[in-house]
Amino acid sequence: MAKEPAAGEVKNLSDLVNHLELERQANAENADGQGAEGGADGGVATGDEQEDATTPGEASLLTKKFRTIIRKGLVESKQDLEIQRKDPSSPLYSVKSFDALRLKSELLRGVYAMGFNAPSKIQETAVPTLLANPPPNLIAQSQSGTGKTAAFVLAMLSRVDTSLRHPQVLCLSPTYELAIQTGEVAAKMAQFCPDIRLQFAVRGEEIKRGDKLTSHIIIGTPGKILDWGEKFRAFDPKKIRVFVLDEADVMIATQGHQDQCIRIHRHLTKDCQMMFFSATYEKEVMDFAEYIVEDPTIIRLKREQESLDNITQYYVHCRNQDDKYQAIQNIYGVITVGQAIIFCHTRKTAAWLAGKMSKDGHSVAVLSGDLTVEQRLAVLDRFRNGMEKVLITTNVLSRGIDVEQVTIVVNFDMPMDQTGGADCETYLHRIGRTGRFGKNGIAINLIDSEKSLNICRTIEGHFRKTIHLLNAENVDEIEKIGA
Ligand SMILES: Nc1ncnc2c1ncn2[C@@H]1O[C@H](COP(=O)(O)OP(=O)(O)OP(=O)(O)O)[C@@H](O)[C@H]1O
Repeated sequence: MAKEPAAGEVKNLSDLVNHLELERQANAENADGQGAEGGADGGVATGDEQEDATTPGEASLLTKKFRTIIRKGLVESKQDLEIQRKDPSSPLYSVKSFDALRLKSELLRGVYAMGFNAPSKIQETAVPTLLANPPPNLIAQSQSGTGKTAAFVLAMLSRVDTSLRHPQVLCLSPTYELAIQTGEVAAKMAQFCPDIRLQFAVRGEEIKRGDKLTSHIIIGTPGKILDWGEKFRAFDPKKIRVFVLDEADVMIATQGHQDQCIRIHRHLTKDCQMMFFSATYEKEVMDFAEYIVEDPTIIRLKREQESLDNITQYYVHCRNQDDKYQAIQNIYGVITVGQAIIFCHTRKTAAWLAGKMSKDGHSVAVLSGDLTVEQRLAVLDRFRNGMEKVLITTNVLSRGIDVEQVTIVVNFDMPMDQTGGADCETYLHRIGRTGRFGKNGIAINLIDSEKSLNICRTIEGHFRKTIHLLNAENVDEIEKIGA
């Protein structure tokens, strides 16, 4: 793994906000008109270099209006802003096709070549916002599987000026796999833009001291990007025009990532465009994001519970672990399962389950934290290509990973937080591995104790979505879920 910087003495987000506020005040006293702290020399990219990819016309008008609405929402209530695509009074109402997003023609070709016909809500709202000038900062939230990756990738690619031969975009992902997945999406979208150059900054990618990167976009994990920027000085952070945080909530809430992201952020100039994307934001995390992102536009599409609309959730009463296994067997015996992901609490359970399922003739892969990142990627690739039908994993996989054909997610063990209570956010991310992009999905929770039943009930209450009881010994009942 990439090295983590010294974490410092900051313990939590509120401490950190206070800490940064003090720093900011100190800097304001010292630095007169120098921009953000942290860098010795100015070197701020000027607006002269602005590429021509953006669309001042419709997009910026739209955005202005849109931003005003958001501001109002924030000032008046500080509550979530819901954007209703169906609401004719919404300034976003008229944007219906990718053509209307006024992307460069090469990018448009890339989008269509990927089989995308129409943008999703997050795409049609975020892309025009991100392409406006001057580039606004954005904090965006939209449910799992709704196409956030394409939204920020399109914006990243649009912002690149290929006449310049240095990194202009940093895209940070929490894990190796996600960085690779994002890079793959970017490469596909940019397939008709041969001049745009992408580079991964992940484990396994090595550079030498003195190397200067010439790629336009760097996609990687925070530790590696920080290393390349701070230690190797392989790129000039002052020339970065776009900074993307994917899975922004985990980046902010996880201590190691948070420290690294903040350190990278500090080296950037004030006019670097910030793009934060996530499916979920706890309030504290959102407060923090709003704090570090100057003057952000905030898009929140739908509330969490609605993201479960196309996923039918069940729970099955089981007596013990063997009984849970039997429930899975029964389900497989009755309905045709495309591909499934099964989440276990520990590696040990994952290995046990994999052994049993393999013995019973299932093609099973296991993805857990003890594999090297390369091995994990290989497992995922095989699963994506349909070589295995069942992927058994722990929480390592709950976020972001996109396998279109997953029809069932099974919680062999319910997601728990550190105190043993329900981890609703992880639940949402886990079951969001199915039901991607409007497809239907099924989530099955195997319950073998009072404690796991309580977790299930808490999750049901939290999302206000019924989790139906399923009798896994009743063939008729099982048949119905497959319908
Ligand atoms: N406009 C579109 N038309 C059709 N399919 C799309 C479109 N946009 C994205 N997709 C597909 O939808 C799936 C989900 O997209 P993506 O992984 O970007 O979702 P996400 O919002 O980032 O999810 P998560 O929060 O889980 O990371 C992908 O398979 C992607 O190829």
